[in-house]
Amino acid sequence: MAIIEFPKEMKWGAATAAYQIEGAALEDGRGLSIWDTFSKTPGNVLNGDNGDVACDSYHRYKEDVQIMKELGINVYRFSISWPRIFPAGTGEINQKGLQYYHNLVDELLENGIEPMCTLYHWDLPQALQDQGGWENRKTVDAFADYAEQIFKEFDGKIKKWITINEPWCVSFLSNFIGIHAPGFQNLKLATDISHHLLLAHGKAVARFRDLKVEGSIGYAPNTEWLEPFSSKQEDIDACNRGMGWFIEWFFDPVFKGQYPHFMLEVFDKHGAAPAIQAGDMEIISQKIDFVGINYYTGSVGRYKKDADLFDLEKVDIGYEKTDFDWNIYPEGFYKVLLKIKDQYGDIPVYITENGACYNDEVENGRVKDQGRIDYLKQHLTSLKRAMDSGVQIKGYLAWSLLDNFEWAEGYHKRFGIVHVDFNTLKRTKKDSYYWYKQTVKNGWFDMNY
Ligand SMILES: N=NNCCOCCOc1ccc(-c2cn(C[C@@H]3NC[C@@H](O)[C@H]3O)nn2)cc1
Repeated sequence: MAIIEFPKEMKWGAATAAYQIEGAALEDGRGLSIWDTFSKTPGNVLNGDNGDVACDSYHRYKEDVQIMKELGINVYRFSISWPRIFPAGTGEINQKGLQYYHNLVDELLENGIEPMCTLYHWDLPQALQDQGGWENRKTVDAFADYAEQIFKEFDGKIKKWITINEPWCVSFLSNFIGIHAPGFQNLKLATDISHHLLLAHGKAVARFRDLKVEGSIGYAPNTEWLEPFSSKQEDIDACNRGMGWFIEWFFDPVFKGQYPHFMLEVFDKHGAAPAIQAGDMEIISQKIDFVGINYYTGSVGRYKKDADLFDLEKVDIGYEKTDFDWNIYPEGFYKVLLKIKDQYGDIPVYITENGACYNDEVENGRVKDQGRIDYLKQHLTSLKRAMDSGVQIKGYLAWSLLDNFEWAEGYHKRFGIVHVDFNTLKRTKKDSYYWYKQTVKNGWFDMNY
C-alpha cells in the first residue's frame, strides 16, 4: 500500500477557459477576440482549427455541470470571455453575454460547485488589439473597467477571482516566441506587455478592494522547473535565468514590488527593459489573497552561449514524455512549490492548472488513458510532499475537465479527463475521470491502484 492522503478541507476541482470550450463565437452579440483572428489566419493553428464551435459549452453548460457534479468536485475554474461582455472591448455592454455567465454560475451554485472565475484567459477583444492591444497602456485601463463591471455584476455569487492567466504565455509566448495570438516576435514588445499585464492585474485588484467585493483574488502565473545538468555554476546560473523568465519575472513585481535585477540585466542587454512609469510598481505589488500556480513540466538545462536568450540549452535526458512531447517531471512540481514558498512566503496557493496531454480515443465506449492517471498520481504525490513541507495548498484543479481547443495545437492535443468527439460533441468520461472521482471522494489514493 502506498497511500497518499490529503486534508479534508482541501478543494478539488477542474479548469477550463472560455475560448477553448464555449464555441458560439458569433452568437448573442459576442465580439471578435484575437484568437478568432489568429486561428483563422492560415498556418497559425494545426489543421486550421478554431474556436467557432469548440466543445459547444455555451449551449451544453448544463450537461457539463452535471458531469462535474458526478465527478464530485467542489470548485470549477472557468473564464469569462471579455468580448462576450464588451464586444468592442469598452463601451456598450452585451447583456446576453452577462446572462450566459449568470446562467452558468447559477447552475454551478445550484449543484454545490463553487465558481472560480478567471477574468483574462487570452481572448483579448480584437477591437482593442486594433488599437495596439496590451502594448497600449489604454488596454490596461480597459481591463480594469471590464473587471469592475464583472465584480459589480457577480459580487456575492463568485468569491474566487483570478485576474490574468499565465502572463508569460500572453507576453513572451505570444509576442516574442510568437506561436500564440497575436503572433509577434519582438522582445521589447513582449517585456512591455508583461509589464502592462502586471499593471492590469494590480489595477483590477485595486478596483476589487475599492468595491469591497466579497471573496479573494489572485493571479495564475505558469511555472516550469529547470534542473542544472551539472553542479557547475554556469549550469546553475543558466537554469536560474530560464526559471526567472517564468517565476521571478512575474512574482517579484507582485510580491517584492520590483523586477529581479538578474532578469532586467538579460533584457537590458537586448535593449528590451520594460517601460515603467512612476507608481506602477506600487499598483502591481498590492496584497493579493492567493496565487494560482500552473505547472505541467520541467527539464534539465545547461549553459550554452547564445543557445537562447539566457545562454540555456535544454538537455533531453530520456524522461518519459506526454503526447505534447513534454517531460513528465513531477519532482519539478515539488521543487517549484518549495521555491515559491521560500522566496515569497506563506501565500495561500491553488493549483489552478496541472494535467497532461494524452490523445487516447474512445474504444468500445471507453477511453483507457492510464498515462494521464499515472501523471496525476505522480504530480499529486509531489503536491502532498510540498504540503508536508509547509506549502499552503488550498486546492487542486485539474487541467482540464474537457478535451478542448489547445491553442496553436487546436483539437489535436487532448488534456481532458472527459473525451470530446469534436464531430458529434459527445462527451465520454475517461478512465482518468473515474480515478479522479474516487480520489476526490476519498481524499486519498493508492499509488499501486
Ligand atoms: N520554455 N521555453 N519555451 C521556449 C519555446 O517554447 C515553445 C512552446 O512553448 C510553450 C510553453 C507553454 C505552453 C503552455 C500550454 N499550456 C496549456 C494551457 N495553459 C493554459 C490553458 O489554456 C492550457 O490550454 N500551458 N503552457 C505552450 C507552449
